[in-house]
Amino acid sequence: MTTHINKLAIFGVGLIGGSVALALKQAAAVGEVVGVGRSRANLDAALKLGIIDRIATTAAAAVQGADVVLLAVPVGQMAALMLEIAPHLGAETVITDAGSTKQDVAALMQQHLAAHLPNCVPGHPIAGAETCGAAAARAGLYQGRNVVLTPLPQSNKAALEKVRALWQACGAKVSEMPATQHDAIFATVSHLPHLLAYTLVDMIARRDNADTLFSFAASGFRDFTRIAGSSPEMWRDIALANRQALLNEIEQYQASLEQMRIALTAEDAAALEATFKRAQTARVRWSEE
Ligand SMILES: NC(=O)c1ccc[n+]([C@@H]2O[C@H](COP(=O)([O-])OP(=O)(O)OC[C@H]3O[C@@H](n4cnc5c(N)ncnc54)[C@H](O)[C@@H]3O)[C@@H](O)[C@H]2O)c1
Ligand SMILES: O=C(O)C(=O)C[C@]1(C(=O)O)C=C[C@@H](O)C=C1
Repeated sequence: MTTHINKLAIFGVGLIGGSVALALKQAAAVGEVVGVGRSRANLDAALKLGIIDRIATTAAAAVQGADVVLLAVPVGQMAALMLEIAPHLGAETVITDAGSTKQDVAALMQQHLAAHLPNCVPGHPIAGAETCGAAAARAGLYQGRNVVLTPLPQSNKAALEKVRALWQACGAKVSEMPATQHDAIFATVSHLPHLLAYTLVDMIARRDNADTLFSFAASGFRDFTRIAGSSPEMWRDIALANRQALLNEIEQYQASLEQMRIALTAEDAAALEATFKRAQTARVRWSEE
């Protein structure tokens, strides 16, 4: 389905919001892109890079006449922005977001955008990087990648189709699922891995011989810990927003790690190799898919 957005207002012109703007511009699917941000330097960079056409200094100016408002800020910032935009939203304006957690965003929409729920469609692009800010944005970020929409019970068909078409114009494959299912899945395959990477790097960094350890770390360490270079603010907010699901994952991981500790203590070669083999098979199959 082709789409055209006359005016897109992006709150948070970073890696994710900026990449949406670039992808839509490349697809000639958007007219004007207006950016709102917390950092003037980042907005100036976004303007210079052609990611946005205009900086708006107030929420009212940003959302005025916008067909679509995209909230692409850390999930801990969503409530304040919803409160700010609510009085200024037009009857037709579609509101979506790119936050990594969905039950919290849906609940905030119910709370703060009550008069606009038919036009609200929460979403999450499953694509990203450890880099942040407008300078990290790129047009191809969503090409062939998944985007999960978690419509509200009140979301209307037209709004849902508008948001679906926006992401398809960015090259993404769009699917839908309930927010509860979304948050459980991403606790396992995204939030736990980030927590593990951060924890490992921090554990090493606090050792007296950290410099020596880092100087000998190679590609295995690099692959395992790339994501520990991600934004601490963003991941603080994700961890807190999906706290219960993440706590469940930590518990299951601890139990699995304990089995490995027991096998190693007992010099149980068969148990170690069986675990490594199962994991290798699953990892190879996943990367081939
Ligand atoms: N980075 C990823 O891999 C990834 C992937 C999918 C979804 N997400 C989600 O997308 C959202 C944005 O992440 P990102 O990677 O683009 O981060 P980013 O740091 O690159 O961009 C976020 C931008 O929002 C701005 N901002 C923060 N608070 C604001 C506020 N109150 N008002 C206006 N602007 C504000 C920041 O200045 C920054 O420019 C987050 O909710 C994140 O969870 C991230
Ligand atoms: O590639 C990365 O650096 C990412 O962390 C991207 C990643 C992930 O795969 O976990 C991170 C957060 C998201 O909400 C979606 C995607």
